[in-house]
Amino acid sequence: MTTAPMLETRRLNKRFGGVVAADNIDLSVETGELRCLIGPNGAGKSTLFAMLCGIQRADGGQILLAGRDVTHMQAFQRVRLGVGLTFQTNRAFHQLSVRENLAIPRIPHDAERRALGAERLAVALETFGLDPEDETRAGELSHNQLQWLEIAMVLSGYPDLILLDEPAAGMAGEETARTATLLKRLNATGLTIVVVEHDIAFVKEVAQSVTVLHQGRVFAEGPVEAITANEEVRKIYLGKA
Ligand SMILES: Nc1ncnc2c1ncn2[C@@H]1O[C@H](COP(=O)(O)OP(=O)(O)OP(=O)(O)O)[C@@H](O)[C@H]1O
Repeated sequence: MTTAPMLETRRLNKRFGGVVAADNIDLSVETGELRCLIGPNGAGKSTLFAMLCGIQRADGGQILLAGRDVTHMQAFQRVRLGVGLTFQTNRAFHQLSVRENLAIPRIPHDAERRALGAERLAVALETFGLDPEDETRAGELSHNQLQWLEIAMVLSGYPDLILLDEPAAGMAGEETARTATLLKRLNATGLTIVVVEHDIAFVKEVAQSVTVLHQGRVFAEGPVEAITANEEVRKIYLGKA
């Protein structure tokens, strides 16, 4: 028996007026993969991400999570099924403390799942130097710390899959490196990770496999080394294809 991919899209479509933002996108991410979605400006990354999260409705096609059709489910229903989401805007509740923000999600009944989730959260807190008992209000944190808190919050929901939108946006070198380290450490625990990313250096650092979007389509897909060496991919980044 073959296992269904952790995340799959089938002929996913989205239009905005005359613009085809997603053109029959077929995507398949296996359990335990760390996949980066890249592409030049306007390629359709944000649109695809928003459809995967359940924020944007697809015009056609399907989204499956571990074989289950979630196309018509809302974001919160997908979160309940084990998807951890981050958005470009920080979601931490600024009036609450770090400790209170991390205590929001529900704790799963399943002991094995709980233990693995707790381990992943501990790895994140350690990598980021966040204290789960910290009473500092989130609104007082620095940009980096707030972004890290948000990733920790996602993990505190015990997800099987996390979808991250530019997790290192606005970070300097050392913080970006820490974020990359975390993604690799989390992935080593078996967590499936899908990252939308602009920063090719970051992609080279973390990804195993990369999907390149261009004009709403899957333009290229494969191991990170092959994709970053691909002449056609380089051209679309330079606006020549
Ligand atoms: N709400 C919207 N209304 C109209 N057009 C939209 C909307 N959202 C996206 N588009 C268009 O759909 C296409 C894909 O946009 P999208 O933002 O998904 O690309 P992207 O790869 O995320 O780009 P960027 O890297 O610049 O964020 C673009 O042509 C964009 O102008």
